[in-house]
Parts: sequence; C-alpha cells; structure tokens
Amino acid sequence: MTHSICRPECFQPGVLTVQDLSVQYGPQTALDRVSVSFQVGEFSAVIGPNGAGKSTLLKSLLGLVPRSSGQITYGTDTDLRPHIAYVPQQQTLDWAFPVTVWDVAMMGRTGRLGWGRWPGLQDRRRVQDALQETGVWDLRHRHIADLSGGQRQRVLLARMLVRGAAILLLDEPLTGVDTRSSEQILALLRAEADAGRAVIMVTHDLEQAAQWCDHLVLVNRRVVADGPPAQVYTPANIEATFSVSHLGHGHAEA
Ligand SMILES: Nc1ncnc2c1ncn2[C@@H]1O[C@H](COP(=O)(O)OP(=O)(O)OP(=O)(O)O)[C@@H](O)[C@H]1O
Repeated sequence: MTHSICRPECFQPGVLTVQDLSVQYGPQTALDRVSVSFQVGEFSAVIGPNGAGKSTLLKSLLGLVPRSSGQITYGTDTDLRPHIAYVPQQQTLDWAFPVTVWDVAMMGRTGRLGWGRWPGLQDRRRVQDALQETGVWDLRHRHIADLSGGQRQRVLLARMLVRGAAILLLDEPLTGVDTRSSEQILALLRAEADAGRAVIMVTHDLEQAAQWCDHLVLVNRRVVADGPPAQVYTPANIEATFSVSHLGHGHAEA
C-alpha cells in the first residue's frame, strides 16, 4: 500500500471533545460519564474488554445512539457526521450484496455526490487513488463476496479514504487480517494521522496500539486511563481495565 498525502478539502482544524457522555441501553449502562479529547494529527486507540462500550463510543460520535447525558463537539460543531468517515466491524456488513470493489469504494463519495448526480472525473480519480493506496486496485472488478478478510478490510479503508473526512473512525480494523496486512493498515492509518486527520481505532491489541498510536484510551464503561502509551500502558492500568468483565459477572478476561 502507498500512503496518502494531505488533501486540501479534508481538514478543519479542531479538537473532538467528548464531555460527560453517558449511554444507556434500557437498564444497561454502556458508557458512564466518559470525558476524552481527540486531536487532529493524532492516531488514537480505544481499548477495553468485550462489552466495555468501545463501539458505543464510536456510534455516539456518529450520532447513532441516543445519549442520556453529555456533549460531543468538533471545534464549534455539534453535528460531527459531515466530518467523519467510519469503518464498522467487518462482520456487521452484508458481503453477499452484488457489488464490485469499485462500487463499494465509490459509495464513500455518495454523501458528496447527492441524489441523482453521476460520479464525475474527480470522484473517479479519488476512488482510483484510494484503491491504489490500499492495494486493491487490481481487484476493482471483483465481486466483494469473493474477497478474503484482509482484502475486504482494504476495500472498507478505500471507501473511508474517498470521503476526504477529517475524522476517521475504525471499529476493529485489524480483526480477520493477517500480520502483514495489519502492519500495512496500521502504517496507512499512521500516515493519515500524520497528514492531519484525527484517526480513532477500536482494537483489542494493546501491544500494537502502543507501538503505532500516540494516544491510548483504556475504557471499561468509564475511561480508566487516557494519554500517551508511555503513560497509559502500565500493568496497573491494564489490570484496572480488564479485571471487570461486563460480559459475565465479574470474572477476569484476557
Ligand atoms: N443495541 C443494543 N441494545 C442493548 N444493549 C446493547 C446494544 N448495543 C450494545 N449493547 C450492550 O452495551 C454494552 C456495550 O456494548 P459495545 O458493543 O459498545 O461494547 P464493545 O466494547 O464494543 O464490545 P466488543 O469488544 O464485544 O465489540 C454491552 O453490554 C452490550 O451488550
């Protein structure tokens, strides 16, 4: 994969701020007074055990779940959706849908095209660039059902890149991906952050996150620790984050 350069339309300088965010699903508290900030130019990892509220945090940024309290802002904006490109967990998508790799990447432009407008030269160029950057240009005519897990993840990354958004949200982008591809994906995300985007990735892999990211957020319904890896990646913080499971009834997890 090659790595992108900053594209002028992408970035509005700003800080993404989450303040006192709480989310309930019926009686279940998924997030409890979470406060955290994400900067542009920073590669952040959100880490925690199963059921800790990581996906809920990303969905809250997208306005997909109702909050019971709290505020989310990007600069002065309270609607973050125009600034965000989102890669959901791979298994939540229907890969049998009859579309090609090219079609999926072009879907990333849909929000910009609007209804009834055909993709123009610039849209096609952006899709081509993104498919080349993510290493799936040669697969552009293939049906998405015929791709491997790693190839599917790259297609989703291409769809994300073509949006030209300032904030990139990725839910478990390394799941189902081999070691080489996962290193390439991390390098691509690192480059996007270095180009001035805010990159926020949910992951289970603390070690990789500590190696590639400059900001770790350990979550277990609340923010347990938040800061640079050297400060956050400590045995005490890991114990505090992973020792209480919300899947079972208090037994320890990995
Ligand atoms: N739509 C929903 N309705 C009811 N409960 C939900 C819903 N979505 C999530 N939950 C619950 O909220 C809690 C947090 O879920 P969430 O998916 O945010 O956790 P997570 O940290 O992303 O977990 P995982 O690592 O397993 O993906 C869990 O207990 C989950 O069962």
